[in-house]
Amino acid sequence: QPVDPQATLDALDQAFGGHQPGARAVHAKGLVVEGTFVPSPDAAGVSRAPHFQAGPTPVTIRFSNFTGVPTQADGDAMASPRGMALKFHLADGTDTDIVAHSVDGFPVATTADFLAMVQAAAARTLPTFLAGHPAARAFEALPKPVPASYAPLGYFAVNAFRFANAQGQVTTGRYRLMPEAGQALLTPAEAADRAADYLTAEMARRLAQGPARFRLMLQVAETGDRVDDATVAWPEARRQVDLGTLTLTGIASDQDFQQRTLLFLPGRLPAGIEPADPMVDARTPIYGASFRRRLGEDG
Ligand code: HEM
Repeated sequence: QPVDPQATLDALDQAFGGHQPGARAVHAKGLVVEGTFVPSPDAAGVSRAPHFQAGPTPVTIRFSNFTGVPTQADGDAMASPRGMALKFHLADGTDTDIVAHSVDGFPVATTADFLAMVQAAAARTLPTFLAGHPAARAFEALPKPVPASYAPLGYFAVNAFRFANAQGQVTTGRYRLMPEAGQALLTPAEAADRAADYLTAEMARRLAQGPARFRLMLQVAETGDRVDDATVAWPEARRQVDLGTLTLTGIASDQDFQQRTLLFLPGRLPAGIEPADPMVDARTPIYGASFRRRLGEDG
């Protein structure tokens, strides 16, 4: 049963201490970066989607901090998980998106449970909610490391998708974006020392020196793996297919306009990819409500 998008926005606003005009309800602070994607030789065997046949495809990427507070310091532990959203600009003029964050998991499996969790946080009864939801409790208990950069960090799209290649063969899997540079984390003391917007400054410095790269990997499901429950990570031993390389080339010059007008939807998909997890389509009206709200406001 679908949840009321406005109820979700209201609960997020309350949990984060109020809504900031023009801001996303969550992942409010971000940085838009430009890049390109080149598929691997194996990608077409997984899906007939256009960006997996040939490249390069231009990509707009938005990195973000977790909360709905656009002024939150980058070094704050509450700013994790970090977000990474990708928009592939396909040759036919349409787009397809991937929305990922820096943890291989999610606290809840449905938008209804998400609403209940955020409402509990807003009402300061989160411990009661967590006591009844072991997966959310485990997620909350994870360490919240502060990254040295948005680039040397792994990101996970968490929800499962079904892919079909030109022969009609189907593969079910979960995307992850793995940094070429490995992970780089700060100690709490280092994090406390950093300027509020150090992640933005770091990315500008990094990309001025040269591109940063990620591998787009697909973790492939085996029989019995839950495809409709993002709270359950699949074993690390699962086969992974390298779908291609994402190269970050520079910071977008029109940050304010892009921040305002970009809408990433995990269910925006070309032929050859479809959701396996119902949460994907359940997210769409909620993202849309947040988008319409912020577009109509003075940020
Ligand atoms: C119950 C499921 C979920 C709900 C209700 C939800 C809600 C939202 C909302 C309202 C936004 C703001 C949209 C906008 O204004 O453009 C958003 C953005 C975002 N969400 Fe979710 N989300 C859910 C699941 C997830 C999952 C599973 C992930 C990670 C894999 C995720 C990662 C993100 C990221 C990275 C953004 C920022 C996108 C951007 O840069 O524009 N969310 N989410």
